[in-house]
Amino acid sequence: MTKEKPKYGFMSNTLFAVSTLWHCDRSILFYIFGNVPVILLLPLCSVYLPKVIVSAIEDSKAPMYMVTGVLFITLSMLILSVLQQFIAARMELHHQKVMSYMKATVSKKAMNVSYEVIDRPSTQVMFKKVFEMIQNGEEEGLQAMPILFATLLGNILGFTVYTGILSTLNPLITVLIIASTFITFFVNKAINKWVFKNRDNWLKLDVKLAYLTYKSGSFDCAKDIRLYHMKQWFGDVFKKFMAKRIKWTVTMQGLYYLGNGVEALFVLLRDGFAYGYLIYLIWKNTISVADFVLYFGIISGFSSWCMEIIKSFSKANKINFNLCDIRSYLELQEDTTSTYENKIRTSTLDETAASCVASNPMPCQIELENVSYCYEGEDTPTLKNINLLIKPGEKIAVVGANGAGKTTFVKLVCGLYTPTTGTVKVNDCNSTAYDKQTYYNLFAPVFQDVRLLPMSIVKNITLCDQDQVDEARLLECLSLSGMDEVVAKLPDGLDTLLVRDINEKAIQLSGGEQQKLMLARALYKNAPIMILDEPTAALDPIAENAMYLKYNELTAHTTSIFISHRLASTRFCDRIILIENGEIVEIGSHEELLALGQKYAKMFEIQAQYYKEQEEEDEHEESIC
Ligand SMILES: Nc1ncnc2c1ncn2[C@@H]1O[C@H](COP(=O)(O)OP(=O)(O)OP(=O)(O)O)[C@@H](O)[C@H]1O
Repeated sequence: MTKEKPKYGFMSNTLFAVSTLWHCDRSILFYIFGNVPVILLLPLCSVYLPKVIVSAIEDSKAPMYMVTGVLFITLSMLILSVLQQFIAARMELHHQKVMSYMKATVSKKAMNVSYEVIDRPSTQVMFKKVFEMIQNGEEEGLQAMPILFATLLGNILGFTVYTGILSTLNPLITVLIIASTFITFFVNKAINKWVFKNRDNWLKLDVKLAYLTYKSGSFDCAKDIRLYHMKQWFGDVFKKFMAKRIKWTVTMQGLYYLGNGVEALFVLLRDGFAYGYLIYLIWKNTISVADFVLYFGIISGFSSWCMEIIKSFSKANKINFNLCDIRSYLELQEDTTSTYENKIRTSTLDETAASCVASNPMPCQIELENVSYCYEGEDTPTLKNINLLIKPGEKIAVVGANGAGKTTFVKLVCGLYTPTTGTVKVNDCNSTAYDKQTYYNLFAPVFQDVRLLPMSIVKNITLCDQDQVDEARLLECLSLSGMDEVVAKLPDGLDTLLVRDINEKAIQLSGGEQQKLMLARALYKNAPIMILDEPTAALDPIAENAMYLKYNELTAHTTSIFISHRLASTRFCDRIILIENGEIVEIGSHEELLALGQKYAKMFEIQAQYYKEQEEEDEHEESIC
């Protein structure tokens, strides 16, 4: 993601940072720039204070003169310090505010981004990187840019004032300080460049390490870790990645040490020469002791102004890259309208799509024309040239070996993936012409991987507030899904909380119970297309059989796509499609495919054989009893 050349210019990123901060918390900008006088005046006061004292003693001035001067400067310093503390405290609060705002923005983005994009490992790395920048906003994120400007302004003003004072001494000293500072800057710049070029390497490792840390303590892996002795694996992999991570850290630290060493060396040479020159001047009586004290302070202050200015430029580069990353993340393709070429085209198509749904809301027709899909980074497409017309209300079963492409097929139909080539049409309208939310509303899927939310059972099913729940529909869905029996056993019934990681009082549903809950959620959604991806995989035979018997009722008024490895379950579907290596190789009703005597028939024969053997075994056991 981060290339040698930033995606956006410095000015463009500065405008972005300022306008975003202005939008989320404009007062932070006033505090940031309110710090400029403090940056300039506080060091100036501390340089002038000893000069005033020494000068008063040297010139035998009246005590009042010295007291007034000292009082004025110390009072100014006190006011500036109080102001500095106040600004720092206020900034702390406002950084929190900006961080919360940005975290909410980034999380919202993650939820809006198209499924295809969030599915990519590169997006996960990007998300982590951006989240870290936001967490440390004053150093790396949005606030860093105006802070840099304010600091730079303060430093340039300080540099100008000190240059003016130093020019009365010897311009060579000024040139020497600037030159040595430049050398250290370029060394540090080269180091930072290396860091930016390589940081994706350790960020990828950080993602892996975070995954391992999370999974080793998470409930969903707890069983496997214990029963399959995964502790060893976790430990080994953690060690392996940690060793690589440490290697990067050591290399980086080594480079930073080198930079610091070069800097220290040049500071020594520069200050040694400058102070030596001052001692020479005082020895020659060319300057007074008071001036010596002043120049002494000015020289060390001047080099730090130079260094800060130069560091600001180097830091600006880093912040510029960071802002590029944040902007690139915020510009990731969203689900809503970003897939379309322009707004006008989108709105026209949206109207067409809306009319398609409105004219024929339930059930829907689905048509796939020459659809192929290739995952990012893969050479060959997972689905190839799929042509299929699913009539309104038709019940389709999708079968095939593991990895054949069944889930990819339903994800394409659902609009989670966009075909690499070809089109998916619902009610004669291209899926990309719909507003994404309208399109998602057409589907009620039950996927293989169950994800419950830390809320009550009723909310997990209806996904709405209590007062908006359609009680009659809820009861019907509970009964159809078999969830009513589960709920009846729970003391808190539908109000029972789920997900133990978050809710202490939550219960743990079994795999089959979770699957029933997911089915109830899909039914409650009442969408025109039902997608059931292995919905009975975790159900007991009675529950599975009950679901098959109710299948027509479950999918009444809907077009349905049912994925299953149990071919007995496909008999009540109107048509079966058999996918092999991403292609539809057979299509027809159960009887038609059996009559065809090809792959489906063979697969069915193998499964039927198993069931027959099972039945014979059961009969044998019964006769013995
Ligand atoms: N996000 C992904 N990125 C890259 N490849 C993927 C991704 N998801 C799935 N695949 C690959 O696509 C192929 C088809 O996967 P898919 O999940 O569609 O198969 P399936 O028929 O549903 O399998 P199963 O019966 O095991 O559920 C597999 O080879 C899988 O490795």
